This record gives sequence, C-alpha cells and structure tokens, in this order.
Amino acid sequence: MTQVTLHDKTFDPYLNEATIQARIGELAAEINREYAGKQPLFIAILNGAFMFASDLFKQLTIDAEISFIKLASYKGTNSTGTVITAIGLDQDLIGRDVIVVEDIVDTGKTLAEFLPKLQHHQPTSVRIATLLHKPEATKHPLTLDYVGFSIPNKFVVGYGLDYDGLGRNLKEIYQLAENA
Ligand SMILES: O=P(O)(O)OC[C@H]1O[C@H](OP(=O)(O)OP(=O)(O)O)[C@H](O)[C@@H]1O
Ligand code: HPA
Repeated sequence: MTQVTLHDKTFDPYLNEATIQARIGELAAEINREYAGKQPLFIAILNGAFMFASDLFKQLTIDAEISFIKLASYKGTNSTGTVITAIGLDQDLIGRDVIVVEDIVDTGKTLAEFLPKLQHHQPTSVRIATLLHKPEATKHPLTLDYVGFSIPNKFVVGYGLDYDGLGRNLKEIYQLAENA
C-alpha cells in the first residue's frame, strides 16, 4: 500500500484489505453465534456503511434481512439544533431484532440522535455494529456491540469513508498524513 492523494490532502496506509476482511469475518462469526435461530434485520446507514454492510452480510450464515437508510439532518425550528430524520425506514420493526450498521462512530452524534428515533418503532432489540470507532472523539454515551477496530482520533478514508466525496472506492483504509 502506498500513500494516496484526494483533493488537496495526502493519506498514509493504515488498515490493509486482508486485515479488514479478517476482522469482518470475526464479527460475522460472533453475530452468527449470537443470533442463531433468530432472523435479525440489519439497518445500514448510507452512504459510508455500504461496503462494510455488504462484506459483513456476505459472511452471515443465519437467516438475515438488510435494509439501507439515509439520515438527513436539517436545522430545527427551535433551539435544539439539528434534527435527524431517517429516509427509507419504512419496514415494520415491531418484534424485530435490529442490528444498526455504521462505517464509523466518531463523535457519536449521528447514532445518539438516531437510536431514540429507532426505538419509537418498537424493535425487540437493537445492537450496533461499526467497523471503526474513535473512542477519544466520542462524546455521546453509546453502547457499541460489535466494533471492528478502535482507532486514534485521526481522519480516515477508504472502504466506504470519504474525504469530500472521494476515497470511498478504496479497498483499504488510510489515515491523514501527519504533515498533510
Ligand atoms: O459519530 P459521528 O461524529 O456522528 O460521525 C459518524 C458519521 O459520520 C459519517 O457520515 P456522514 O454524515 O459523513 O455521511 P456519509 O456516510 O454519507 O459520508 C459516518 O458514516 C457516520 O454516519
Ligand atoms: O474520520 C472520518 N473519515 C471520514 N468520514 C468521517 N465521518 C466521521 N468521521 C470520519
């Protein structure tokens, strides 16, 4: 793996393809074990999670369903700041075991705002699977059930994650170069 340049920034190799895929295999094995006999519904959050969700889903041997949603944030009319709505969350979640799939939990704001909305749909259970977690950056309390890699608080791209729209197609994960 060599450095990549996206727009004006340079990124160093961080996690190679084999490392990512091996870890996803371990997460899938855990899920296969823990959801044996159940039929969980995976809800993957676009855009970033598409690649992780796809590779994780391929490694499942249990019966499972998947649905993709997009979160849209807009300024609320009161002082509460941004409000998140989920586009595409049209499935009946009552009685379902849901696994939310994210590419990264950074500050935790996205999931902290989305999870209460998900609970309104009355799923039986909700767990979170995220490929990456930046513990030092996370400011919102969250229980993360399946974490691929805990990473330092540096900007990363690749494998679904973008820098200003670019880099999502990379098979590996790169982090912003120190001197960039
Ligand atoms: O924990 P947080 O600080 O909220 O950051 C994590 C969120 O940020 C990214 O999404 P983004 O809004 O950039 O959209 P994208 O997935 O379409 O790139 C990522 O996919 C997570 O959803
Ligand atoms: O480090 C990151 N990289 C790309 N997208 C992100 N969204 C939150 N954190 C990141």
